[in-house]
Parts: sequence; structure tokens; C-alpha cells
Amino acid sequence: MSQPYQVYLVGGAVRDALLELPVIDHDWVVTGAIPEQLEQQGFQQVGKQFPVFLHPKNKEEYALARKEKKQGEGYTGFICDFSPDISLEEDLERRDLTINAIAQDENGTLIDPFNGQKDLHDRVFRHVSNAFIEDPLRVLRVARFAARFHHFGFTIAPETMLLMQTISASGELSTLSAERIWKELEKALNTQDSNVFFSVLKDANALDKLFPELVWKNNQSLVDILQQVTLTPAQRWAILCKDTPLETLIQLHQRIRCPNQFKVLAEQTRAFLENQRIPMDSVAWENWLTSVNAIKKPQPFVLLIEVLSLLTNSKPQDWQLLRTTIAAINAASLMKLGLSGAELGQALKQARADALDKTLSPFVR
Ligand SMILES: Nc1ccn([C@@H]2O[C@H](COP(=O)(O)OP(=O)(O)OP(=O)(O)O)[C@@H](O)[C@H]2O)c(=O)n1
Repeated sequence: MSQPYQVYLVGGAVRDALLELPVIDHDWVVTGAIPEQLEQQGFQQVGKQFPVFLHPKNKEEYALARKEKKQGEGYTGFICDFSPDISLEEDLERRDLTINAIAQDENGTLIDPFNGQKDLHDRVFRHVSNAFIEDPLRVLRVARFAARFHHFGFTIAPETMLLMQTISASGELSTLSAERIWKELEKALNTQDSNVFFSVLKDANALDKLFPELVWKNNQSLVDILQQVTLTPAQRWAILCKDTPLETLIQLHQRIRCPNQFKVLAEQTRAFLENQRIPMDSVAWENWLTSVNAIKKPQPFVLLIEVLSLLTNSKPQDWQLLRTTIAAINAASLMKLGLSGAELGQALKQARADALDKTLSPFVR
């Protein structure tokens, strides 16, 4: 007969509930079980190296309690032990921060062997154990949590910052994939204090290693601009990249495999600031023209105008006038002028570019 096993809620769900924040993802850890027991209950295994199972109904993640031993470089070089005698404490000990190493059993009782509740109360990010340095991604995670919880007044424990600097000095950051770096960066850009992400990386001596191309000037005016509540993550990225020369920015975007919507806006913004021009994507144009309310449903062009307005302290020419002008520039109106074929296409492009230039003229130096 199978042994009974225990299930605990862990990680972000417990932390966020204690901070009275909404909880979206639930991660569970299971002790005293072997994979077959969970499979018999309809759980589906998803991770091979780290045994993680999906709940048959709610699809939440259940991981077998585990201990790892680092054998190689980076995040992947682990030998993993997930035998059923691994205790909850042993599992929690290998987690990144004390505030992420609090578990809750099925009765709602908190199990907190590393005093995560105290650190939550004192607003401190503190590593749990020296296993922290075995995963270089944690430098980015701490920087991202620092941005997300900045308004709560969190600080990084000096001994944890020392470990982050140790990771940076080890060269292990170079083992992180572009996808993992982007994932953390994108989450940081979703917070209003995204500049904190970069200042923490700088303090950890990781900024030059992770984003050597970025020319980032951490001053109050940048922070004030980033604090605008209505900014989208892509707009924040464009603002953070404003001092990076266009050529270098293009290289950075290629290296980190930046998604198009972030890349285009940041490159267009920088091009304007350098008084260069990148031809506007015609699809973006059409979208903008056809959207009923450009503010409610921001299109790339509108996002660009907003960013340029903030960075240059100027206002664009009357938008409504631009919309009317551009709406009037369509194939039918140009055909009336006797244009057709390639000539018509070219004229259409030119007329739209002229109208765009006129609207954006206040931003051109
Ligand atoms: N490199 C990592 C990644 C994750 N964890 C542990 O796994 C938990 C779940 O990870 P994840 O879902 O990535 O992050 P959350 O802490 O839940 O935070 P959020 O989902 O809000 O980003 C973390 O709380 C932490 O205990 C860790 O120790 N080291």
C-alpha cells in the first residue's frame, strides 16, 4: 500500500499572501512520495531533471521535495535527489530567499525554519543558505524582487549582496540563456520601479556582465519619467535605453532576443533622439489609423509619441488633425490625382511619411 504523503504550499504564493497581495500562481511541494504515487492519482509529470507534476484538475505545479548537488556550470549542472525521505526543511534550505522559503501545510500552519516571516516583516531580502550561489539566475531574481517590492521599502542583506557579487565575479552569469535573462527583465519592466532592477544589478557588479551594451544613467529625471503610472513595459524599456546609441541598441536586442514590440519602440525612440529615421512599419500605421480610440488601445505609434513627449518635454502636433489628414491619404484620394500602380504606392508611402514627420516635428532637434 502506498504511504501517505504531505503537500505544502510554498514560494511566491505564501510570500504574497503574507504581504496581502493577490496570489495568482500556486506552487506546491510534496514530501514522502515517489513519482508513481502521484501518477496513480492522475498527476502528470512535466519536469524530468526536477520532478514536477501537474495537478489533474487545476493544473497547478506539484514538485517532489528535492536536494540538488551542483556538478557543472550554470543552472543546469545539477544532480538531483528526490527520494521520499527528503524533508521539507531540506527542500526549503536550497531555495533562494528566506521570504520564498516559507511553507504552509494543509491546515494553514506556516512552517518557517529560516525566519522568512521576520525578514518579510523587516523588509529584508536574505539568502537562505550558501546554495544561493549555485544558481546565477538568482542575481536577476533578487534585482527583480527589489524592483517589484521597492514601494514596501525592502533592502538587500549585505551578506546576500556579497554572494551576488561572488556570482558576478565567478563568470557564471555568462551561462544564462537569453530566454531566462529576458524573462526576468520583462518581469522587472512590469513594475513601476524598473530602474531599481538595474541599480541592484549594478551594485552586484552584474550590469556590465549582463547588459554591457546598455548606457544607463541612473538619475532622478529618469526615475521621475519611469514613475508615470500609465507606461507600458515596452515604453519603460524604450526610456531605459534612451542613452544607448542606436547601433549598440540593435546589437543588444539581437543578443537578448528582445521581442519585436519592445525592440521597435526602443529603436524608434533612440533613432528620433539621434535625429535619424527608421521607416515606420506599415502594419503599425494601419492599426493606428483603424483603432477607434488610440489611447485606450495603444498602438506602436501612439506609444512612441508618448515616450518622445516625456523624454523631450514637447507636445506633438495636434493628433486629431493628424488622424484626419492620414485618413484622407488613401489610395482612392491619390487615384483621383491620376496616380496608379507603383507610383500610387510610392505616393501613398510618401504622403503618410510627410504627415508623420509633421506630427513628430516638435521632437526633431
Ligand atoms: N532560481 C530559483 C527559482 C525559484 N526558486 C524557488 O521556487 C519558488 C517559485 O519560483 P517562481 O515561481 O519562479 O517565483 P516566485 O517566488 O513564485 O515569484 P513570482 O512568481 O512572483 O515571480 C520561489 O519562491 C523560490 O522558493 C528558487 O529558490 N530559485
